[in-house]
Amino acid sequence: MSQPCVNIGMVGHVDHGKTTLVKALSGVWTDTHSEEMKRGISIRLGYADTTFRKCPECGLPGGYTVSNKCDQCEAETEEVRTVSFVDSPGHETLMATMLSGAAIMDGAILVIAANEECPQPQTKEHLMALNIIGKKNIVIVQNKIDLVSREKLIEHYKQIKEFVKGTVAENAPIIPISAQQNTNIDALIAAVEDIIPTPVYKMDRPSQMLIARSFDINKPGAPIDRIAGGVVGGTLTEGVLHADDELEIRPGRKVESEGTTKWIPITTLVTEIFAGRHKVKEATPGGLLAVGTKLDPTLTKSDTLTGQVAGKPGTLPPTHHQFTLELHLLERVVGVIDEEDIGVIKTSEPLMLNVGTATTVGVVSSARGDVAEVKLKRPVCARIGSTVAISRRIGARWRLIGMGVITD
Ligand SMILES: Nc1nc2c(ncn2[C@@H]2O[C@H](COP(=O)(O)OP(=O)(O)OP(=O)(O)O)[C@@H](O)[C@H]2O)c(=O)[nH]1
Repeated sequence: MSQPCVNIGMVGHVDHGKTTLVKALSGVWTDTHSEEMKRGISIRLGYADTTFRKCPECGLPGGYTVSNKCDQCEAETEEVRTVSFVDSPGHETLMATMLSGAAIMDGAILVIAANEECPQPQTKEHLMALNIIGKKNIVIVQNKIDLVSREKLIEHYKQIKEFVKGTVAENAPIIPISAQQNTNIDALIAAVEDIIPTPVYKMDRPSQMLIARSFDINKPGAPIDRIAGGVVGGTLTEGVLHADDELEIRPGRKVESEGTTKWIPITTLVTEIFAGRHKVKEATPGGLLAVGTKLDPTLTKSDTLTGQVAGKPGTLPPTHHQFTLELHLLERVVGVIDEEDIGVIKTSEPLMLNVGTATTVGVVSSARGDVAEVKLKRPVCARIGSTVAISRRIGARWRLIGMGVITD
């Protein structure tokens, strides 16, 4: 398997079949944590890689597959490209996790179950999240077609068309599939090849990686099991990372001393890099990496470093303890039955903010029209001009209410 070159998100309402579809495409069942297995839902982000292949003999889309032999004529297939999947949880309480995953998606497959009315609340909320953070390359799948009649399927297709009108997915292809029965997976791969290209990366810049997971060693769910120090997992957004590079991680480590809290950047050495299930000497952007470091594993265990940024020392974006946001709010709350008006952001209001893979809570210190200043409970490392997804606490849940751009 080559190094993955693109991250494809699986998004959509709970139980609509995202993890089953990742399994159909990659052979990997990403729900491996005991709590996920017990409850039957995804809780964390899941990752899996696969290589899309094509039959040199058969016409498209029939020629696309993930196996070495063509499903139709049994000819040897040729490699097209290796991709990484980022499997989001669909449960309404896990939007922060979905948003953190969305930051590293180059495009997404919106999974909609054909045996339920469309849209379901998180079908809407996940599409809105992609809309807000500017992810435009979307393929829609109408899953579980084995459970509905042809007439119902056509009716459901019309519901999807109506729902996506005016959104970023208005012209997205809609592919009917059964992830469980492996039906029409070739047509889905053809659509992904058409709609989600490999991005053009800036390889000549210093390396920069968004951390989406971190582990100590040999834990269930870790993508690898042979690395000696702490492991960070995520995606390189630019530059090239080498197996013996120095690495800086920001904001870094929280240190309390004499009643004050400081965040100190961490520096370490890269010891090993795994990409596409292989150990590699250097990694380029796109796809998901697991990076072994010389860090004490207690610093990386249980996703402690998720949301931080790693890269060449001295080149990372600034750490913000507060920032000014130019606001772009939605009109109404999505993802709930009663879609109340959002109105304005008020001083002293707490907000959940997703910046890259980081999730933090901030309190609004001043708000005037389309501008808000926010003090963060936990700092974030981000460039001026970065996009921030903004959620407000409504009832017991954080609900997406819009986006902001960091201006200061
Ligand atoms: N009949 C049928 N069942 C399916 C299909 N795809 C998924 N399922 C079933 O739907 C249920 C939920 O599937 P998952 O893949 O866990 O759904 P999910 O969207 O990943 O769920 P969350 O990650 O928790 O949001 C499981 O029982 C699957 O076996 C399909 O194409 N046909």
